[in-house]
Amino acid sequence: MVVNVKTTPTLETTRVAPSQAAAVACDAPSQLFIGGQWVAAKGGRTFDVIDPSTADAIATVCDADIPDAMAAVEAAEKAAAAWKATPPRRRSDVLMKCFHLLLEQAEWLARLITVENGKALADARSEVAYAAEFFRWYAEEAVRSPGEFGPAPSGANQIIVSHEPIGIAVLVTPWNFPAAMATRKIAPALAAGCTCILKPAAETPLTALAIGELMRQAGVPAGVVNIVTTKRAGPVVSAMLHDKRVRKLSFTGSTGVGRILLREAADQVVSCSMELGGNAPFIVFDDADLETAVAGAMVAKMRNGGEACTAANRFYIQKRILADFTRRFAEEMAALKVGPGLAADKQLGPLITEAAVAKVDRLVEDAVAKGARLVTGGSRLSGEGFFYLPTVLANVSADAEILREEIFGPVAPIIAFDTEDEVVELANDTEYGLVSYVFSRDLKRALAVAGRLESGMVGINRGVVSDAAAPFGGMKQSGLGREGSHHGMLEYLETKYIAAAW
Ligand SMILES: NC(=O)C1=CN([C@@H]2O[C@H](COP(=O)(O)OP(=O)(O)OC[C@H]3O[C@@H](n4cnc5c(N)ncnc54)[C@H](OP(=O)(O)O)[C@@H]3O)[C@@H](O)[C@H]2O)C=CC1
Ligand SMILES: O=C(O)CCCC(=O)O
Repeated sequence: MVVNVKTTPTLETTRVAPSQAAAVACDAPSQLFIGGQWVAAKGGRTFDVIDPSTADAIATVCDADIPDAMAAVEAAEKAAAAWKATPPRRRSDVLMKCFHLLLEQAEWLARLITVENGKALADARSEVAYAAEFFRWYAEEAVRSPGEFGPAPSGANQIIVSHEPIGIAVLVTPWNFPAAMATRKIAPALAAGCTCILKPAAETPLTALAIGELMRQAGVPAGVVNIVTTKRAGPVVSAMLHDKRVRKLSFTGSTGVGRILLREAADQVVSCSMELGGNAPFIVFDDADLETAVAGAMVAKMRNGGEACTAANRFYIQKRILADFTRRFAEEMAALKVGPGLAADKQLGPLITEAAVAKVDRLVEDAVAKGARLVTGGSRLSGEGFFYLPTVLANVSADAEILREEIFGPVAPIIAFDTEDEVVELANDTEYGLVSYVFSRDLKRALAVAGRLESGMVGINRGVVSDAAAPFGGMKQSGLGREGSHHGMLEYLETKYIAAAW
């Protein structure tokens, strides 16, 4: 039933010159950004940034410890009153300037993302456009803080509801979208009138620092945005969350670390927004347009090389179209050009680390050991860098770990199904609930299924849902709160109710 597509590793040994990656990286700042100044870590320590396509060190950045984090909180506190009092229109203008500056520097930023994250340049360019969009959206949102006014039912008073900035926000971001995850948090925080401290992932600090510099050039006042790079995420973030001046945590990353941070935040009852892991089902009914479904599958799986919490993790295909879908999808996967992200013709770069490759490999081996059939791919590439071949697995058995764990790599497990009830039950059988994808020409059915899926987002006949104008977030253990759209700004606002009589 399933057609085997011959797999030939497509990595060409021509690596991008190491000096080329280092040259891109050396234009980025490398110090901590605190109180509007670039400063060294108080302890004088630094750490290396690695190019995942070669495993070479391409830059060195400052390694902050708790005293540096406290200095950042101090700077955010000093700037807080003035930023809160800054008219929304002015805040909006500054954010719009950030949008334009990001776009002016788009090509350099994209290359910087590629050299420290590894993703193909086309993915990096899309990320920069996506990242910039958060500045534009929240520049427009900054001037639309909502309020309410009306009589209490008793007639004794008026009910006035307004919003005010929640306070200093600590923003912890992952390496997979080093620009977009930073701007998706910084932009609404600033639009709401909050000051913040960004703690980017240790794998990808350069992009965050570069965005800090662009924000400085755009006129963001000193202390409104602070950036602390560190190899000691645990103690550094914990110290900030135990400082009474910090009132907000926004985190994107694994569910495991999310749980730790929820516990840390509990001590000072810090408000938490959590964007955690996913295990997205990708459902194709047999009335779907096959071309649309395969194109959707390529995007849902391979956007960002599969390193996205939104990545399709389980492909449920209705039996009548199983063979066709698998063949066409596997052919497209096998045709992807794998290699260093900076190389112009490459569509799939390396994974982020050796550990990530080992995890993907373990999941594939476990699935095959439990009876899955390798349709294409199924191995890492020998040689330098953290490359894994685009992989399709058919007949994946229900007990395979790959159906339970977030893959975070270019691997697509396929499972057949018969009925709508069966596939809804399978799709919901996970502790995650971030996003689901449904393909069918019958919109009534697709909407009904979307309503039954336990996920915060559903793509219908579409393999990507991410949009600065839409509320991004999950149900169950995929997270708390929403980012993007006007919902995202509410995460940085306190609601104040005044009972007023006169
Ligand atoms: N939902 C999502 O978007 C993401 C999900 N993941 C999932 O997580 C897996 C592992 O990736 P990984 O990079 O380890 O993700 P993590 O959740 O460990 O990292 C995300 C961020 O949290 C920071 N962090 C890690 N531990 C702590 C801590 N104890 N206290 C405070 N901050 C902390 C990291 O800093 P540092 O880099 O210094 O460790 C990074 O800035 C992936 O394979 C994927 O499945 C990963 C990234 C994003
Ligand atoms: O994968 C993630 O870390 C979340 C961001 C993905 C997106 O916004 O599309």
